[in-house]
Amino acid sequence: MQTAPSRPPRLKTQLTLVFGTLVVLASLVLTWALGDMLRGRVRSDAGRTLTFMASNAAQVLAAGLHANAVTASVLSQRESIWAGGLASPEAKRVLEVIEATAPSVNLWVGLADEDGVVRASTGNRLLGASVRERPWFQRGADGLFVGDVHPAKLLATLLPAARDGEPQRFVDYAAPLFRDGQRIGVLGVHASWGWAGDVIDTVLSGEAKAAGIEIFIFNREGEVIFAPGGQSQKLAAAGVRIPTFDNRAAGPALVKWHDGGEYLSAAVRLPAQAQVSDLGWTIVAREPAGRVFAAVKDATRQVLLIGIATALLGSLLAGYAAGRLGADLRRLSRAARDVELGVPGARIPAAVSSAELRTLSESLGSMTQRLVAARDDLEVQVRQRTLELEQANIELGRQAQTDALTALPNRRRFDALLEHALADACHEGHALSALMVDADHFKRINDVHGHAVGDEALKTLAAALRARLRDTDVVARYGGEEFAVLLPRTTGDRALLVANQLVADIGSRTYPVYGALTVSIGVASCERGAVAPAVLMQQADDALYRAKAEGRNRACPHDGTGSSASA
Ligand SMILES: Nc1nc2c(ncn2[C@@H]2O[C@H](COP(=O)(O)OP(=O)(O)OP(=O)(O)O)[C@@H](O)[C@H]2O)c(=O)[nH]1
Repeated sequence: MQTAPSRPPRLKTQLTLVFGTLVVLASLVLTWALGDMLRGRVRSDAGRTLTFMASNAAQVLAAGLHANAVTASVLSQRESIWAGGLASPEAKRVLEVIEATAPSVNLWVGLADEDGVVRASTGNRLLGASVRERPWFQRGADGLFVGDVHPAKLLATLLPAARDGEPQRFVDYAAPLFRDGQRIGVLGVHASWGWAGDVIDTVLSGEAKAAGIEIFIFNREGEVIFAPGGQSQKLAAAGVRIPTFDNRAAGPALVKWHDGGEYLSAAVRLPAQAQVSDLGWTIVAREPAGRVFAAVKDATRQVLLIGIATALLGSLLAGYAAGRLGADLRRLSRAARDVELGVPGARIPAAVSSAELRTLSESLGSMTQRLVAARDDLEVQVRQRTLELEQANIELGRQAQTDALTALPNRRRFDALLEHALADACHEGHALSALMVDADHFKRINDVHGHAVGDEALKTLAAALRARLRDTDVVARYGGEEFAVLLPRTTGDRALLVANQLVADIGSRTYPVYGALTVSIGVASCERGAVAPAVLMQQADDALYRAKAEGRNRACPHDGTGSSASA
């Protein structure tokens, strides 16, 4: 079975879909491209900020380590201070000065003799205690020493917890003390590791903190030694190490941290100002990737929303334009159908949706008007030709039933009229009579005066017959010089009377050229049409034959009972 072809979608639907899809696709591409560009730019800016902060922190930390090391070194070499021994008031004052330079940092400053016994200290803490086994004492005896972060051992119970709540940890500075070129002991400074937190707190602006930026410090082995929020020792205990950068030299990178989060991270090596204070730290600043790219996300979402809104608006406008175009096209096709069907007054309307369609509609309009005018002309011509044809047919029909010479009905017409008259007579119960009229010795006229004169004689005879009879009587040329006459509502007697009058009238005239002309007439009648046409005419012909036989120029009835007369 053949299925009907599916109807294609409307122009308005097609344009709306195509336009909307295009704008949505364009918006997606634009959003992606813009997002990519913004991500790159934001990442670069944020990375620079992180690097800057990590560098700042690293420099301040390096400067602090160096400054403390230098202080310890310079003081240890001032033999005049230690000339009075380790427990002298002079030495004690120096310890207090060192503590006073940073009371919240330099928590313990002390002097140990060659045996490792503490001879003087701030707050007299550990006075008399042995520090022989402590690394700062052992390393400090050999020369200036800066010790990496470590938990408090002997001082753990003597000092309050750090400000962040964690147990105290120290960075140690130590240097040997000499008198007269002879080493007499070791100067030790235990600086609170809270110092690192203070440095980082200073480096990080409030804005940076609000943005979630944090700074971590990792030691030479990659172990965490400082983490924000008092998490340092907890993370260290958990074995947290510096996160893996794909390529640390390439600068800030998106890195996965121990907590599973992704952070934009920048790592800076501690820029040590002297070999002794180079503890090999790495300072890492990080910012959550979600926060770094939050603005990008917002911007791309806005662009996407604007794109979708534009697509909707564009689709609506495209739909409106296509609707106008479609309405014009529908009006044009309706008008074209009306023109095709010949609806009166149908014409192609002017399109309003676009200049091109208006030009098309105007061209179609003028073409249609010309076609309609041509069709109307053609129809007028066809009607005229048809009328002429009908008239020609009527004329042809008339000619087919008319005798050309006398303009009387011919025999064919007479036969039809006879049948009709007989039917009438039958229907109405009237009498009907027929005459058969024949020119006498007509051959002579032809022979003597020529055929043309004979024709004139026949026309004269026809006119005479027509002039003498009623309008309701029928006069026809029956053939040659013979004429047939029908007299409706006429009895045989009356018909014989009329025939005699005709014989007398025609025979009494004098005609030009041929002089005299007579006729013989046979008369036949019937009552109520009770006879066949051929029979009636045969009877008239028989009567004519008798009139000829009886001497011509007379009328004879068929049954012979009527009087036969001669003019
Ligand atoms: N000029 C002319 N002659 C015709 C026409 N029709 C018939 N005739 C002539 O009529 C003549 C008839 O001659 P006939 O039949 O001998 O009859 P008639 O001479 O009239 O003699 P009767 O009838 O016996 O009195 C012929 O010469 C025909 O040629 C016609 O249309 N024009």
